[in-house]
Amino acid sequence: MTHPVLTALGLSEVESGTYLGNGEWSKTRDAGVIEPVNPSNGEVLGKVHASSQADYDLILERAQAAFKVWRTTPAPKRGEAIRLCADALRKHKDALGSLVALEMGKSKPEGDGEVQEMIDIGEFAVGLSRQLYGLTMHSERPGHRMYEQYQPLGIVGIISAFNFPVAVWAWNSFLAGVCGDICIWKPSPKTPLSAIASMKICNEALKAGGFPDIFFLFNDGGTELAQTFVDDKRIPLISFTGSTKVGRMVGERVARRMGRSLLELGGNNAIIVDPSADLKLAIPAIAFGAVGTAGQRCTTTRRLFVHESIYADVLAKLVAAYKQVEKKIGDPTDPANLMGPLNSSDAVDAYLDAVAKAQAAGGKIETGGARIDRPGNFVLPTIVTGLANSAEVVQTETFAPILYVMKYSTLDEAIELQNAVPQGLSSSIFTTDLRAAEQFLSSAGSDCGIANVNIGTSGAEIGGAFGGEKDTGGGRESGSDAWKVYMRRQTNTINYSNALPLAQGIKFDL
Ligand SMILES: NC(=O)c1ccc[n+]([C@@H]2O[C@H](COP(=O)([O-])OP(=O)(O)OC[C@H]3O[C@@H](n4cnc5c(N)ncnc54)[C@H](O)[C@@H]3O)[C@@H](O)[C@H]2O)c1
Repeated sequence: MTHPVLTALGLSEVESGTYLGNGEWSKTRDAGVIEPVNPSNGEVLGKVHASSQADYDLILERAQAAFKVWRTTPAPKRGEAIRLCADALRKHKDALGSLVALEMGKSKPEGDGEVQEMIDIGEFAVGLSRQLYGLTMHSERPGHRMYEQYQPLGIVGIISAFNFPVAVWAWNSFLAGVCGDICIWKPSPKTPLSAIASMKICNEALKAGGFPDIFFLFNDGGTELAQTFVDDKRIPLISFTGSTKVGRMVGERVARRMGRSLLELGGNNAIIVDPSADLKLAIPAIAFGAVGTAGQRCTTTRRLFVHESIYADVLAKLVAAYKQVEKKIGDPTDPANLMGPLNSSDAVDAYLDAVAKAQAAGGKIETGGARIDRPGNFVLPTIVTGLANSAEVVQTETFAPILYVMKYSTLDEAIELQNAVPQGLSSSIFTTDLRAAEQFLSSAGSDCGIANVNIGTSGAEIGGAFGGEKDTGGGRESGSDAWKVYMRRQTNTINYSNALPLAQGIKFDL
């Protein structure tokens, strides 16, 4: 029987994973079947027919043709198209939020929150469509005008991770859409239904508004088509969200063909709690950051540095908070639950492996450390103490709710430790000491793309540019001027004089 959450979104148990444009979903039935599983009980939620090479070729052909039209559509009109998508998402927020919770395993409020992020970035994009500003410069030559402008880039390829199955697409495609680009999306094989539902909602809204196709979708049964996508010279930008391991390969391959890549990869985020911290703020922020989405956010808090003078108190309070969370682990579609399952049984294995490695390295499990004996991929949120920041398991991003708590003596030491990991995504300090806050935010402070004071590491607003340094990949997406990556930058000089002065006063007598 089709799950009621699918029915509410007009999806059936068997779906095509390929949107070809022109209102057509592919009829390909021989390129493999993807079977997304409900992580709460192991049941198969539906069947998605994977895309073939022929589907891919047709999408590329249609996307190239679509770009020729879309790039000449005025940007504010493109903004109107995205406004319709955001409106349609608002209408379907509850149902799509439930599907995200069902298929990915995050809690219902987090699923709804993810759809809200799509709506928010849609609204941001509408405003942006009238603000794709270039600069005007003063030319050194008389009778000349010089300026720069941003032009549509072309086709944007979006490869997304399972943990944000819909928002990451919107962050990219809504900005790219107002920038005049055409987007092709390859979602995670773990969450194809959320992708299909988002695509249907937005494409129907575009069609009803009289707009052409600007969003295409394909689903890859393995990784063959995804690699073809990465290597395709017709795609000037690949926006990749996922693990550092795959992202490194994607970045290298795109660079080899002189393409542009936007990489949003793994994090190993830390919070510093200094002696002046307001623990009423710090404890819930740490617990939410470490346990929210069952530790499956790129911005999840994985390391905690606590000043030695308050270490015992903070640890006791945190363990108590975790015991509260333990009472609210369960079906993520039930809004009463704070924590759902891990997304796959592989993730449970990785969690158990990390717990075993932590113990083998001398770590103490303060709470958690085991899977929960019930159907689905449920595990206990875990706190580990007694390990050095340099321990291999602490240096590694295990995509699960494991928090390593460590002591420090001086702020210099804490900042150095927080920066001493390969990744550089998100970071925070809890302090009421102005000097400590400013030191943390200074050029000698946190080396991450996101650095916060008195809020946790997870849960970014769409208004700021999102992304991280080092092994996190260096990309920025979402707000601020992240839109520039989706455009081609051009410097223009116009000579309106009747002379031809050369730059730097050079003479070329003919
Ligand atoms: N920095 C961020 O913004 C951000 C956001 C969300 C997730 N993440 C990271 O994503 C990871 C979790 O997601 P995941 O398990 O889905 O990651 P993953 O790297 O396993 O998969 C990500 C995507 O890459 C695709 N893929 C796999 N092999 C490929 C190949 N050879 N060529 C092209 N594409 C390929 C997958 O099908 C999927 O769509 C974590 O490391 C997390 O930190 C980062």
